[in-house]
Amino acid sequence: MSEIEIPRIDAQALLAGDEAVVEQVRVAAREIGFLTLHNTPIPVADIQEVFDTYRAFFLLPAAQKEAVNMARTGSNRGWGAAGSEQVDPDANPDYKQVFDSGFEVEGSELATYAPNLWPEDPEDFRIVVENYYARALAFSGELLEAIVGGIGEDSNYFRAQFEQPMALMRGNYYPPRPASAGAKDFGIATHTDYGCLTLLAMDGTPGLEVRKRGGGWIPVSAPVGEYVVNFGEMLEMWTEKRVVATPHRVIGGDAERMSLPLFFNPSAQTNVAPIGSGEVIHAVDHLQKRFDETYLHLKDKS
Ligand SMILES: O=C(O)CCC(=O)C(=O)O
Ligand SMILES: [Fe+2]
Repeated sequence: MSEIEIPRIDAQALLAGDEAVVEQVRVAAREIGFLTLHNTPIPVADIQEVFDTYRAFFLLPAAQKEAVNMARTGSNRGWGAAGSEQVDPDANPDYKQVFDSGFEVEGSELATYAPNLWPEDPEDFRIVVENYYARALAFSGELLEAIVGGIGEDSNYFRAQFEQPMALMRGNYYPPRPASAGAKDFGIATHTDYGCLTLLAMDGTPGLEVRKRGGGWIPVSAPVGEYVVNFGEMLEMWTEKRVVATPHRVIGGDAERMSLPLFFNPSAQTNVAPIGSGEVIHAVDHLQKRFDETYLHLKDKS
């Protein structure tokens, strides 16, 4: 059997509708669930600034990060300490730390649209993260439109389902793997992403592994300025597996590592059941269920 490789795609060519590139993406979406992107609209220096800003936050003393601890809220907004999320029930809670912010809808009662929490320190944290988030959100929308168009779906229909996207911007901080870590300890344990498309920036340090269909793992990495893109459970359902959500994990190693996923999820009331099936599965119900299953502060509530 030939070794599956994660395709490396020219983002501008994809957005321009280059036939050969769209075909490569179609195969990647159906058979692998992962691809990497270069030649993107977001400059390296800007992404580096975002990494530096999150890192400065993560390196603050825990007592300072406590002020924005998401466990104080019923939503995934703010700092998630090590051990605050368990993505695989057969593994221990992840040892990564996170910082989450997302799309806000004023007056909404949905936790997925809750107001963000911002730290006082670093001073420019909010502005840097919000600026990057706006660009990453726009880029994710263009990518998804090109990809669903590529698999023969109506891209205008899809676009209309993202008017109030339950988008979540996350900083992942992986300290060096703790000396006490055992076989059930991971930076992030094996999981599939919950939504549609994940636009994942990473700092160039290896660590991400993608599960192969036939068993085993493929390491995937990207320098700052390039992206890893993968697909989530909702898009897999919606497209009846013409786009697949592939399990992945980070065991972690001796080096500190960071990654910045933008989870691009549709508007709350979008029906993500298989197109034409007559079933109804609202995006918010799937997403909130998965959050409730994985965040320890939400599990405790139920
Ligand atoms: O850190 C990474 O490369 C992957 C992170 C990830 O899978 C996630 O946050 O869902
Ligand atoms: Fe993931």
